[in-house]
Parts: sequence; C-alpha cells; structure tokens
Amino acid sequence: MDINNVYYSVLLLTISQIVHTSHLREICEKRDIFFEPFRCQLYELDVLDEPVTYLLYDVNPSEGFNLRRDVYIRLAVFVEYLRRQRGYRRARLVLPPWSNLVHWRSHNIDQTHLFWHHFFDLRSMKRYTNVIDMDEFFAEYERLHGPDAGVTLDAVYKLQHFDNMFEHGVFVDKFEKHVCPKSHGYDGAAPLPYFGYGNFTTEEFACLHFQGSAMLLHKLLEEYKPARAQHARYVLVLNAEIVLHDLWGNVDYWAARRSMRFAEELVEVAARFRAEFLNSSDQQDRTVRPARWTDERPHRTARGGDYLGAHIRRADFLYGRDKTTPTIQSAALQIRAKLLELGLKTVFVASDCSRMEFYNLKNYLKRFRVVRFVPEGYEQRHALKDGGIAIVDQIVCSHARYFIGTYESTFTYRIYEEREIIGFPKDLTFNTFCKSEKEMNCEKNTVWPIVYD
Ligand SMILES: C[C@@H]1O[C@H](OP(=O)(O)OP(=O)(O)OC[C@H]2O[C@@H](n3cnc4c(=O)[nH]c(N)nc43)[C@H](O)[C@@H]2O)[C@@H](O)[C@H](O)[C@@H]1O
Repeated sequence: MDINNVYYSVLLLTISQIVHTSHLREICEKRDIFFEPFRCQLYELDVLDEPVTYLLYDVNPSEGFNLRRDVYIRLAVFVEYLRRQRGYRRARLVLPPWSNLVHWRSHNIDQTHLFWHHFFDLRSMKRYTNVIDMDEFFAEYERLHGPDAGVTLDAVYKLQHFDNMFEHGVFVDKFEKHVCPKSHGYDGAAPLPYFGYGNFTTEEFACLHFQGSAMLLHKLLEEYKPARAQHARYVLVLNAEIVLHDLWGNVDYWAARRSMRFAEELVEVAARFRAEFLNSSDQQDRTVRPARWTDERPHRTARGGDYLGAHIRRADFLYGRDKTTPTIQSAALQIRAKLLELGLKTVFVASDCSRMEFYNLKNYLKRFRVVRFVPEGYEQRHALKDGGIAIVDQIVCSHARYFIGTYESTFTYRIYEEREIIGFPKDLTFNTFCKSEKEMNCEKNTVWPIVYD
C-alpha cells in the first residue's frame, strides 16, 4: 500500500475522532480550552459541510397565544437536540409570525404578520438555540436563491392524531402517511395558504398521522430525507401542537422557557405602570433579574409588590369550561378573602372580561383598590397590539406579592412560570380560583416547580 494513502487514512481517522467528540460543540462555543483553535476549526469545517435545515412550523389557527408559546418550547428543545446530531448541526427553527389570533378582538388595528421580536427578546431566545424570525428567514432565503424568488419548500407535513391512540392499550410513538382528506389537501397549483404571504409553494405535501414527542420529528426528517444532497432543506410542520413535549418541566424545558424573555419595550411599559399605579419596583420588591437568563440561579427570595395579582379568564371559558370558571361575584369574594388574609388593599386584575364584568367586579370589591392595565390611548394600543397588552398584564401579575389564576388556562400557567423564574416561594404563586368561594378543596392547577442544571 502506498505510504501516502496510509498517512491520509490515519489523518482522516484522527480528524473524524477529533471532530466527533460528543461535547465539542459546547467546547468550541465557549472557546475555553487550550487546544481549541485546531479542533474547533476542524469542527467548524465539518459542520459547514452539512446542509442547513430550516424547520418551519405552524399551529392550529384556533389556538391562543400562550398555548403557542408552549408549542414553541417543544420545538426549540427539539432543535437544540437536533443540532447535536450529525447532518443537522446547522438546523434552524423559523418562528411563525402572529396573525389575527382568534382571541385578539381589537379589529381597528392591524395585527397581521407580527414577528416574534415584537413580543419577545429574540437575542435572549437565540442564546438557547438557533431560532430566526420570519423576516430573517426571508432575508436568508433571498441570499441563497436570489431576489424575487418565492419560497419553495421541500416538504410540508400536516399532522393529525391517530384515530386510535392506544392500540392494545398502549401509547407508542409512531407516524405514518395517509391520504390527505379533501379539506386538508394541497394540489400544488396555488400558493400554500399558510402564514398568509402567498409566496410559499412546496415540492411535496403529505398528511401524517403522528403521535409522540418532538424527538420523533428527527426520525421523520431522517425517513423522508431527500435522495440528493442539498445545501439547504426546507421543511414545514403543520399542526405542530400535536407534537408532544419530550419531558415537560425538565431542565431543557426550563432553559428554553427562561430564554423567552419579553421584548424590552413591553417590560418598560409594565415597569412604568407598576411604579405609577402600584408603587412597585424591582429593587423594592426583590425581583431584580440578571441581565441574561443564562446567569440566573435558583432562589426563592422574591417578595413582590404590595398587591395581589389575579388572572380571571372569561370569554370562551364561560362556555367551554363553565364547570370550573367562577362567576364574577364568586371571583370577587375569593379575592376579597385573600386580600383580608394577607393585609393587602390592592388587587391587579388581568382579564379578558368585558367592561361590564370589570365594573361589576369593582362593585363587589368596594373597600379595595381594583387596578387594571389600559393603554394610555389609541397610539399605545396600536403599538402594543392585543398581544402586547396581554403580556403587560402577565408581567404585572408576575410581580405581585401573591397570585391567583384560572384553572387550566395556559395564560395563567405562563404567569406561574414567570414567577418561578423570578424566584417567589411556591405558595405565593400556585393558586387557582375555585368555581365557588364556598368550595375549599376544588381541583387546582398542577404545581410544576422550576428546575435548574
Ligand atoms: C379554551 C382554550 O383556551 C385557551 O386559552 P388560555 O389557555 O387561557 O390562554 P391563551 O392560549 O393565551 O389564549 C387566551 C387569549 O385570550 C386573551 N386573554 C386571556 N386572558 C387575558 C388577560 O388576562 N388579559 C388580556 N389582555 N388578554 C387575555 C389573550 O389574547 C390570550 O392570549 C386557548 O389557547 C385555546 O385556543 C382555547 O380557546
């Protein structure tokens, strides 16, 4: 055998071992070891050889903002896992814009195609994994394919539950293609009706029965991998709410969740409101957070402002969940009892209630201050949008001394989580309104405490 061939084989073998050390990515990102330059350069070259996988997704249109945030976490944790797998180390998650959600009722303002950076601190989210807003995606697509090119996806997978999720009494992770029902089909003639842009088309549109966690998407991507090598692969998963968490409430969940900090402008609006109407500030309330979520450490020393925070979910909950949703009078009596017990005089109310319901609530709580966030005028409402107003409500509830929320509302769950991150004692957070003030032992929301590495 030619000595050069032996030399090259040994070199390649050595390189591949160096490059595939399991924690090399972390090492190279931190750049904190002395042999880093050589190994990391090889690693980067090896990664650059892989295609960029753009994972786009969307959620059933009827789902609300906070359920969508939960779906995001499932996919962010998945993409972070995927980026450690060979062939996917350049995977990126593309965030679906927010457009006219069913719960957004301000029809006199434009609420279409709102990017995530309108509501969230994207820089903070990117410290968890590689996520990009849709405008960034368009810019990248244009860079790769030239201007004016419509977006051609490689595949769209529309997910649907299996009819029988428990075959022989067991739930196993699986997926299978099936013929798309007429209402779901896509004949390829017109642009795809997703995201409302009119410039998306696809090479393939498949309907899939799917059950299992986000990790099953890795198998799906592998099984339907294109035969020919590509520089970039574009995959859209529809009805991504069907994909389950791998492990809900574990360290990965909380890391992704902590990275989802709100946009600075919204935090400022909430801070001004707290200062002006609730005499509340982070220093005083012991709710100061490190500038980066990655520097957060476990503690339960937050005190919160001198007010009680209440999330009272109304609207569709009055119909769909009438057995667990209290009347306004009963909610008021439960708030009153707690205010007296805690010696507080003020309640901040976050709610999707009508003006009349709020008026009634105030009347039932005459001896107390009942405060609610209302934008200063049309301009501020226009800038914040309904989603921003809801976030200000959540931030203010997250800084209250004590919080009570609505049974089985993801809006409430996200406030619980925010308070866990801020560091409140659990008993000041995980509280739920009962259907009636006379019920002491009604069913409560589950307690999912924060966990750190
Ligand atoms: C019954 C189910 O309920 C699920 O809702 P649930 O988990 O409470 O929570 P979300 O998924 O956030 O949907 C409820 C939406 O209603 C508005 N909303 C609710 N409470 C408040 C509040 O206190 N303040 C403000 N400003 N807005 C509020 C807001 O737009 C919010 O995103 C939905 O996701 C499902 O689609 C379905 O409707």
